[in-house]
Order: sequence, then structure tokens, then C-alpha cells
Amino acid sequence: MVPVTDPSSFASLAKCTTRHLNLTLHVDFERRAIKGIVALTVEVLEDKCSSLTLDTKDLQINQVKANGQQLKFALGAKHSFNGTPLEISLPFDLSRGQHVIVEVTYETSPRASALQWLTPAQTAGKKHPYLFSQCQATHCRSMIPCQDTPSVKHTYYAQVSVPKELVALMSAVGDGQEPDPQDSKRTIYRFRQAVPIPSYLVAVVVGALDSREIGPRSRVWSEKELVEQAAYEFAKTEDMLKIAEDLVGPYVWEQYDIVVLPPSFPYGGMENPCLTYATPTLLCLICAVCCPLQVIAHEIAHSWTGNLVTTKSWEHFWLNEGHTVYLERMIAKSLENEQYRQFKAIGGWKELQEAVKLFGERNPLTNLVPSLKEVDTDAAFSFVPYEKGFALLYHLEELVGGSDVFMKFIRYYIQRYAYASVNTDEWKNCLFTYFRDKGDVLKKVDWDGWMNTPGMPPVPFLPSQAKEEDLASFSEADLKPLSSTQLTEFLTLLLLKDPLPLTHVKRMQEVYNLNSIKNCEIRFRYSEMPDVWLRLCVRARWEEAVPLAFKMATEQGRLKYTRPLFRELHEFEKYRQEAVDTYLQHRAAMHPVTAALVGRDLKVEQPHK
Ligand SMILES: CC/C=C\C/C=C\C[C@@H](O)/C=C/C=C/C=C\[C@@H](O)CCCC(=O)O
Ligand SMILES: [Zn+2]
Repeated sequence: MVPVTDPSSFASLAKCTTRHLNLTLHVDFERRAIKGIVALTVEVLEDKCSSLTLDTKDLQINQVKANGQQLKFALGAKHSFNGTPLEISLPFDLSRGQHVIVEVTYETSPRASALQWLTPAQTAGKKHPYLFSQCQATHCRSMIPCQDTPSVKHTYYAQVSVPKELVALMSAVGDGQEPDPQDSKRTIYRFRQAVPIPSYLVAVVVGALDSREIGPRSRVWSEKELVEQAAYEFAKTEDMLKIAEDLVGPYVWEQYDIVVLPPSFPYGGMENPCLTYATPTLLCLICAVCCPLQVIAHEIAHSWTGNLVTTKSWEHFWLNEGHTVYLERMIAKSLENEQYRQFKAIGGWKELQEAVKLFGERNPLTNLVPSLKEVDTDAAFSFVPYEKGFALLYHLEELVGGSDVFMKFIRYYIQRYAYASVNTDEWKNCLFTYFRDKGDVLKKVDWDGWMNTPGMPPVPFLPSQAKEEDLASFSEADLKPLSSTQLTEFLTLLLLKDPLPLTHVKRMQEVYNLNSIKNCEIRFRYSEMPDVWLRLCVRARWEEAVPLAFKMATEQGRLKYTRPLFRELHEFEKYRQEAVDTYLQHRAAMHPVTAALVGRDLKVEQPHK
């Protein structure tokens, strides 16, 4: 068996593997710290095992025990972004196949990169504090000492003690709650995750949360101010779960809840099992954005591709995201039609072009399978694994005979690797095994061009309906009947071209008849594509758009909007200093990942940790 290596983890993966975590967490809002005890059930993989190494990041380790006996431990050298290895010495040699329960008592740092602690002022209700974790890709180690790699999968049981006026949720099925026997002002919530998951899918949310039932296995959670709107927006959740089950097999996670987080959450969604995270920007309350259901379809699809079949390391992240985007668009096809799938694919191709342009077409991070040795996964993150991955799968779909044929392979691949972690070679072997009668066709694929070459794919995406030049040739009359989704894709196309002259952008205002709307706020927002339209206006140096671009960049923290808006404003010479000053003014209230990435974009030094 080839030893597992993960360049983003210090854990001893060849020696042993974690099978279960038992977590006891005490959430302390005053000190912005979690006091934890984690009992790791570890299976030994090789004889004469006398030590093991876990991943940590900014954790205070108080003691380590095994079978009630204190163990020697040592923290290694701190890495600039991958944290600090924790080496634990075992009092006796263990043999292959044996199990040991290692218990670590620890405390997280107020600077833990997995956690965002929000003051009451940063919440919708303004009365209670709020905490949420975001572990993907390599932040779980700042919340729990663990083997922080997607190549290791474990079940977990957790009890979380929180102030009794708050509710705790986790990426697991709830197993009841009761007053904390240690403190009558606190409640203990219990959770069980019976399906083995990688550490990046461990998640916890604590806040003044309310919920509504939206389906036989689904509730939506949020602060009470948003919960009715959230229940309305996500009413189709059960329909999409059923479509996905028809496509790829049973949903194994029991519960599928959605929690709408505060605006600082850096992503559109996050596929934490049993508890999908969603940005409030999907609720059209903060800045209308198209297709809230597209994000939920994506996170639902992850229940199979990513959470059930998981990438072995972040270098093969495309296996998670490329298959999930493919499945998400098959769900969209079932809800709408093939033309809609094609149109979303056109939009994805534009996202890929923008991502490659941003990184640089020779940047090895635009490889479908990049090397991440000494690379910060947050800095490596882009839409390349999503959209270059989708483009490859769409190309293969065309080669093997269409989506019905290819979906049968996807279903086979999921059944073959369910509950396991895979890499690209294993995926490719599975493809060639399944399509053994199409080997001659598959051998002609430019695999090196697709997998190990930077830039755009070797084969362009040619949708079976409207071609790119069709979009550019639209006249004013053609644009008017376009749906807001189609308009979004059209405007995204313009972002990839050279900056539009100010006269053109103003003309476009007229085309969309926005000039009839006097309110500047609405005029620039244009319902469906606030970030895209604002970026076009700022790039055209339309100063009237600048205040709203700053407002949108700071009132929510979704990286997909916040980073490009800050970059655009920073590019506008006259507003460069204001962009830096605005960032510095908001940095403390930003999610740690957002603060780090926007600071890098604006070339602002990070505060010393
Ligand atoms: C080759 C890339 C290697 C590693 C990247 C993996 C994770 C990067 C880390 O920053 C976490 C990303 C989390 C993404 C969560 C949700 C996305 O699927 C959607 C993001 C886009 C959006 O806001 O819609
Ligand atoms: Zn995803």
C-alpha cells in the first residue's frame, strides 16, 4: 500500500489513523477560547509504534494521557501557515492493528484561524455573541489537535457547553441537550456523527439561533430576524435532495439542515455534513445575488462528492469540486432544462477565465492538480478546481456519449469509493475500468494538458446552444428579455474584456432602463449581479459607483465579492489609499481568512501573531 502523504499536514499518517473523536468542548465567549478535551481512538498501522504526531495551530496543550497514564509530548517548530506538530510519546510499543485512546486537554487561542468570534453588534439581533468555525482546508488544527488531512476519516461524538441563552449546532445529528451540571447558567448540547468524515468537516456554530422545518429531514437555522426569509428561500431543499438521490444513490447523512451565518462568513456555502453553512447574501436582504438554490444544490451534491468520496489531499481538491459542480448542474438541469445547464456552464467557463487571468496563465496553481508543497491552501484557493474540473468532466461526457452515459459512471465512482479518500490516479483508473470498451477514446485525451499544465484547458468549452460570440452580438432589443441569470453571465463576460469606456457603461445603464431609478443604491445594484456590475462601473472609473462598491465590500464578507471589489477599488488610483484605509478600519471585524487574503491583495502587512 502506497504510504499516504499530505504536504499540508505534519501528522504521522503511515504509522496510525484516527477512527473516532470524542470531544468535550466548553465555549468561553469572555475569553474567546474553547477549552477542550479530545479523546482520539487511533488504530496502529505498523509494528513497533512508539509515538504519533498530530497537527495543531496556536493551541495551548495542557496534558496528554493514554489509558489514564500521563504521556510525554512536545510541540515542534511553528510553521508560517501549517501550524505546529504535536509529537506524543507512547509508554509502550504498539503493534499493527492495535488501538489506543489518546486524550489531549487543550485550549484554543483567541486568534484561532478556524474560529470567528462575533460581538453582539456584529449580529442581526445585537443582543448575543456568536461563534462559528470554518475548518476547510487546514484550520481544524486550530480548534482540535488532530490528524488534519482529508486522507483520514473518523466518526465523532461531541458535547458542547454554551451559555444557556444560546444554541449550539454541529456537523452531526443532534443527540439531545441538558443543563450543564457544572454551571446552571449553561447548557450542554450533544452530537453524534456516525459516518466517518475528514477533520475539515468538523464544524460548530453557537448563537441565538431559531429554526423552521423545511422538509422531512431538514430544518433551516438562523437568528430569528432571518429565519422566515431563509425558510422561504430554501423551500426546494427536499426536492433537490430527492433529485440528487435519483442521480447518485441514497443520502446517508440522515439530517440535512442549513444554517444561515452572519455576513462575515467568507464563502457562499460550506458542505459541513448534516449542517450546510450558507451566506446571508443568498437571502436578497443584503445584496441580492442570483440563484440561491445553485449554492444549496452545490452543497447538497457535496453529500456524495466530497463528503462521501473525499479527496486524499488538497492537491486533488478538483475531485471534490469538479464532480460537485458537475452534479450541481445536473440537479439544475432536472429543476430547469439542459439549456439552463449549458448557460451555467458558460458562466463557469467565464469564472475559469477570470481565475486563470488573476493567477497568471503560467502559474502552476492553475494546474488541475497543483503541487501544494509549502503552499498556503487559502492562498491557493480559486475557481480553477471547480471549473477546470467541470470542463474536464463535461469533455469526457461528450466523448463517451452524453450526460446519461457519464452520470452512470459518476454513480459507479461514488459507490466504488464511498467512505474512502481518493487521488487523481485512482479516479482515472476507475474511469478506464468503467469505460473499458472506450479505452481507445480515453487514451486520446490530453491528460497531461488537463492535469499538469497551467492555464486554460487544452479543449475549449463549446456549449451545445448559444456560443460566446452569440452573447457579444446581442443587441439592446435582445438583452431586454434575458433572465437575470443570463444577464449576470453576459456582464461577467464583459469583466473579462478590457475595461469598458465610461460612455459604454452609462449606455448600459440606459439599456437596462436603470436611469429611471433615481435611488443610487438600487441603480447600481441591479438586483442580480451587484458585485459584477459594480466592478464594471469602478473599472470604467465611474466615481458615482465607488461609495456603493466600498459599502458592498464591507457589509458582507463573502470572498467571491469582497476580494474583487477591494482589488478593483485599489486599482482605481484616486481611491487606492481609501481602499487601504477602509480595509484597516474593518480588518478586526473580518473573518481571519478574509482579513489575511484581502490584506495580501492590497499588500498590507498583517499584524504580528
Ligand atoms: C488547489 C486548491 C487547494 C486547496 C483549496 C481548498 C480549500 C481552500 C480553503 O480556502 C477553503 C475553501 C472553502 C470553500 C467553501 C465553499 C466553496 O465551495 C464556495 C466558494 C465560492 C462561493 O463563495 O460561492
Ligand atoms: Zn464545493
